[in-house]
Amino acid sequence: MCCWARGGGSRRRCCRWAGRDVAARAKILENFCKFLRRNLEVLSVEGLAVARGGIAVLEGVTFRLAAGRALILRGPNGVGKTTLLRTIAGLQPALEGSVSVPAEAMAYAAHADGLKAALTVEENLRFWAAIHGTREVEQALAGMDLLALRDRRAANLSAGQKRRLGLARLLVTGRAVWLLDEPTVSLDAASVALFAGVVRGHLAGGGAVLAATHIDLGLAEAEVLDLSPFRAKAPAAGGRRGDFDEAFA
Ligand SMILES: Nc1ncnc2c1ncn2[C@@H]1O[C@H](COP(=O)(O)OP(=O)(O)OP(=O)(O)O)[C@@H](O)[C@H]1O
Repeated sequence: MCCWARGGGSRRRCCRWAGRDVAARAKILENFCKFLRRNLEVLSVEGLAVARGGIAVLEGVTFRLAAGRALILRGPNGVGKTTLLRTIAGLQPALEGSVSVPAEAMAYAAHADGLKAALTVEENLRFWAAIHGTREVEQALAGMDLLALRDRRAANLSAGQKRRLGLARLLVTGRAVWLLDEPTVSLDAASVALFAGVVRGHLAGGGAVLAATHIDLGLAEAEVLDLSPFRAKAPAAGGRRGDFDEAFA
């Protein structure tokens, strides 16, 4: 497979490739594509400083996220996890630094479920699918175990069911980079495991996930970034209450 890239062993490698059956070659190519996807950077955050309510909370935040990878943001209450996600999502301006991801590549699941109470479960998903120009509603219903609830109004769902619907929304966005703020709040153990499977499917498809959470998402393969070392040193000095501040709490 790499015969054009390597001089000495090229003939032997070509023979190995030629000697494989179609299924084995397909597997090699699949693994190679996975390798490429996993090393493709989808989100880059460089020297980011963020503020909330006019007060600087984090500074110098720098990380990269490749396709197929999940990164968990950790840190004590109030350290700035939500503020960082909001800034990356473009809901508020950064004090300094840069975020290199197009807005249309991101889907943000905030604390609020963002549901339309008067619409049914299925209508909620169809609404969002229409906004994003996708047709993945059945897959999203099945993915978050909502098929039996499809005709129930969102107002009449339990807290955990609402959260499952809020997370199913991610599946109809067709967007690659999921920004998740405490995604598994209100979920029981079975639903947490279900969501972990959904996330793994998204990663396997070349997506990426950035999640702030105190709860174990069941994603042992995820990397972790502790935000404590990035606390702003002079919190009172930075920032200014902006128009965006609480527009999308
Ligand atoms: N509406 C607001 N106005 C002013 N300050 C706020 C507002 N919301 C949050 N803050 C402050 O901003 C800082 C960062 O809050 P943020 O919600 O980003 O923290 P967090 O790490 O997500 O916390 P948690 O783990 O409790 O969810 C905190 O000190 C908080 O008190």
